[in-house]
Amino acid sequence: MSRQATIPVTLVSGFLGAGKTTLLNRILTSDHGLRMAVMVNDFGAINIDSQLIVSQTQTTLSLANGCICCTVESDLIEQLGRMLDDRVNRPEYIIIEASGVSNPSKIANTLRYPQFREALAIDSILTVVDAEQFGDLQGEMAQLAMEQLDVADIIVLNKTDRVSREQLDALKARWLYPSARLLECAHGDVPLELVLGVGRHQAGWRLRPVPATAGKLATGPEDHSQLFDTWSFSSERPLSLKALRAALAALPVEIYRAKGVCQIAEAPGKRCIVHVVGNRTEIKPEDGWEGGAPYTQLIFIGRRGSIDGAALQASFEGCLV
Ligand SMILES: Nc1nc2c(ncn2[C@@H]2O[C@H](COP(=O)(O)OP(=O)(O)OP(=O)(O)O)[C@@H](O)[C@H]2O)c(=O)[nH]1
Repeated sequence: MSRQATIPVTLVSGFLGAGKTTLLNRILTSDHGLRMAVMVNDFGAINIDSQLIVSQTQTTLSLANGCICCTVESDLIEQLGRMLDDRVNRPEYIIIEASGVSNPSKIANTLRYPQFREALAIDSILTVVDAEQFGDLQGEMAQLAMEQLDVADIIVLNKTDRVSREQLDALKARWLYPSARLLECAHGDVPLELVLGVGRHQAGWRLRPVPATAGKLATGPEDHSQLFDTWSFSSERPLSLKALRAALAALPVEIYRAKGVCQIAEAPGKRCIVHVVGNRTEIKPEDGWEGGAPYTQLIFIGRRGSIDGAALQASFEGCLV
């Protein structure tokens, strides 16, 4: 039997809301010419990311309800195994989008398990950074974001449209990653040839000197659900836009990320995409429900202990019309 080609894997990492799905969508809708498979990981119980992937030409697999590097690692192993055994649709390239709370080095370790060693090769660990919000992260959030940066082969410094040149330079001056390729962009707009099939991964990254700012970060929690809580809201009734905006604006600051799909009374027939990242909120109407019934599904991710489910339920139920 002929030996199957090794499949390159790009691991896309980056803190909550940095712009991973935006970058992934850009890659998937570009002219890459590859039979691509993507795996998206949602920390919350609902598969939101797979609903936010715009291109449907590739195989999209969703790993929800846990962090890909800890609680759903077994699902990752199972799905990869199945993908590799598929003689007909075996992908030529795999992109794994980790959840915003995942540690990419743990996923890289999984990809090095004996059953994958011949079949998969990490092309690069690509870490997306939110140029506007990265500097505001505190405590364990900052630690996790730095862990994701420490192991990057490529750093995509995203949302440059939201900061000045001086702010960008000040942010970069805090990092010491001479071997990582740094790409600056807005809306994930990076040249494809600089991020796919680049063979940037350095298996010896652990030997790199760890930056001084990351000195205390070596031992993270074993399971990221120790750091974060999630909560979700679903309804088949429409929401008032004004009330939704007010409810999102009133979220506790420790709820760092919210995202989802909403049915909004003022935008009948539109599927509205909602993003909250830190103090930024975006509600974007998109075309239609493709014949399906409209719905609302929102997930919220916050620091452990910051989510009062009953209060949020009352707040979002109060938005229903
Ligand atoms: N202004 C601006 N907004 C951006 C840019 N990139 C992404 N966004 C917005 O940032 C929000 C989060 O983007 P996503 O791509 O969903 O981020 P993510 O990293 O996949 O989020 P999680 O998977 O939840 O961690 C969305 O509202 C995007 O439209 C950018 O370069 N500039």
